[in-house]
Amino acid sequence: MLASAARRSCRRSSSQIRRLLGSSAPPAVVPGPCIVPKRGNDILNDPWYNKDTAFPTTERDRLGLRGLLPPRVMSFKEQYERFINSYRSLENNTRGEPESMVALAKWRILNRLHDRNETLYFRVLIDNIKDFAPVIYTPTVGLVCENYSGLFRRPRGMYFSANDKGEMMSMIYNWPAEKVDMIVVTDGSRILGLGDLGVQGIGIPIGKLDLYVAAAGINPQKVLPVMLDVGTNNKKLLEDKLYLGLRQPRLEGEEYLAIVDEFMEAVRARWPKAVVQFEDFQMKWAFETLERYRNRFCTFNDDIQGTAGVALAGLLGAVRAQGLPLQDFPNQKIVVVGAGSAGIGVLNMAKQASLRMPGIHITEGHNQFWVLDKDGLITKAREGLDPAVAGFARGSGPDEIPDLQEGASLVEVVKKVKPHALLGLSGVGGIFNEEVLKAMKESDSPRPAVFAMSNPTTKAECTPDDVFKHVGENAIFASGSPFSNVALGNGKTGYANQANNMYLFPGIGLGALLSGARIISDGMLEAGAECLASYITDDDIQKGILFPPVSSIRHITAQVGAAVLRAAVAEDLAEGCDDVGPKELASMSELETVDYVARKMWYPIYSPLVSKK
Ligand SMILES: NC(=O)c1ccc[n+]([C@@H]2O[C@H](COP(=O)([O-])OP(=O)(O)OC[C@H]3O[C@@H](n4cnc5c(N)ncnc54)[C@H](O)[C@@H]3O)[C@@H](O)[C@H]2O)c1
Ligand SMILES: O=C(O)C[C@H](O)C(=O)O
Ligand SMILES: [Mg+2]
Repeated sequence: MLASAARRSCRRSSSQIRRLLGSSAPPAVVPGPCIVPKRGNDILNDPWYNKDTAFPTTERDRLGLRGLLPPRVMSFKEQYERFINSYRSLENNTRGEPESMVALAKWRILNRLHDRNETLYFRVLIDNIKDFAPVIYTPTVGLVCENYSGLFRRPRGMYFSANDKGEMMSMIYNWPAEKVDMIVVTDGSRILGLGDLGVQGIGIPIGKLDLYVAAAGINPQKVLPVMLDVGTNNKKLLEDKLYLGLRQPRLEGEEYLAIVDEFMEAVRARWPKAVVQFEDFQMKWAFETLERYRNRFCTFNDDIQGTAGVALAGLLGAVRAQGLPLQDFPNQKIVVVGAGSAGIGVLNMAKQASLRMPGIHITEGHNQFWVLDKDGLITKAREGLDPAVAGFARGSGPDEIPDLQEGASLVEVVKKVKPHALLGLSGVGGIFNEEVLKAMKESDSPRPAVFAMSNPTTKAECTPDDVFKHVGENAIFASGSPFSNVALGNGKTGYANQANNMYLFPGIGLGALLSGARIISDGMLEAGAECLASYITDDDIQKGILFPPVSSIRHITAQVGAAVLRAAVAEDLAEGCDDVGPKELASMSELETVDYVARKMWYPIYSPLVSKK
């Protein structure tokens, strides 16, 4: 399936879906009424229902709002323009100020709107996703997490701490929404490449769920960001007077797992069909929890599984850019720097892709990868070799070509291997230095690929400017956090692709949710990755464009979601969602599935409010 079938399924319906999802044109539906279980000020203080000055006079009468707002009724369009104008003046007024100060000011203005009026917030987010994703997601979300305790004004999401042991089953009923579809949970132990940020890591689930709403059209009333606070080993935070989390070292072993188990059971008790995404757990717990829950809950680990699909899509794009058929993938030499949750996830999925490549027979022992961690090249001679990486460890000694010793440095590996692709998931900013990149110039590929996937921007292994300067104009570049394209002269552009799991996780979650799948299988994840890999046209690939623009994220998410849903149906895992059962899902054509997924997406429009009180 890897090659043409997925390509067909993802591109065929593009124009129809674009019509459905085009950001400027809201769907031509009249929103149904929304029953509000409150009145008066309680409505104005609830961002789910609040319309600020846009409440029409009839609603002001019905809901007890008369006199609580200035008399002028503004239209949604006027409110929208007012917000965008104030955002743009903030941009103008802060020109030349320190980057982090400006980034936080932008985050604050968006966050205030999020706290006040979700409909308007998500509409501006959807329409301006390219500009706003870097504010609510990487890189600014990293800065927000680092400063979270000081920035804290209002809570968002739920916090389950080690002190709540035995209480979670009842605590979960404190959440005000009747139904939750999508949960993103972290324990804050590996926030982007910034390490253990304890309770402050809650910013990550919040940012990921903002993307679930904007990209996958999950109703914001049905998302839940969760922090599992089991302590922190970050000394600086433990000593910080403002720190808002538990001031104790992280729980370990069975004590730790008991907390996660209890949380998962509490979720199952209240929302048995919710999808749970694990995010930014340190490696040992990322793998352990994935194995522990993946066959019992509808869950996935985004850093291991979402990232793998995005990296694979990029690597397959790099094969196409060389004018080669995908069947050449097993011959590509790939150096992976970072053997953590993300690196190992990528290695496993890329190896499976090689083994499944149609028309090619390779054996389990095939190894096209060179993997480095903080101690250099990983070989079979490594003491205490981690079983997760053992299958990718190189031999050492005369049989190994090229001859590279245990712990060999990155530059030595690149010089000797001359890889087609160099992939960074190390969390170490600037590690692809001038010497490494100049060595990449001697790559055996006519289009050497350099993926600096670590986040946030400060942790990127290199910049696109460095790559096009030192590797050459024929290089292909992708990074986890956004960079600007590079003007190469003569009107040519060096494309700075964003290889971030945001191109997959919203579609994985959405497809799993709408299929009503019991679990998220490898087949469902592969279908999503193949859909992404096949999305870009050959013309774009030749230019060095590997991923769609962020502005089309809702479009690509509908396609990925449909591919995931169809895989769930094919594997007999789908149990259906709401009033659409598994038989009906199975009867849908590819195009009908994409249409169905697109139509299920929530879109921010003010609904007429009717009071229940
Ligand atoms: N672009 C994306 O979509 C995406 C997705 C997931 C993770 N990431 C990023 O990838 C990075 C790693 O994430 P992770 O979950 O794998 O972390 P991790 O802590 O599990 O793994 C980090 C790995 O990097 C290795 N490393 C550290 N210093 C090194 C050095 N000097 N040279 C070579 N290797 C070194 C470590 O030994 C370890 O194997 C983070 O910055 C994260 O933000 C990006
Ligand atoms: O959060 C991101 O931007 C991507 C990824 O999940 C990461 O941990 O870096
Ligand atoms: Mg992550």
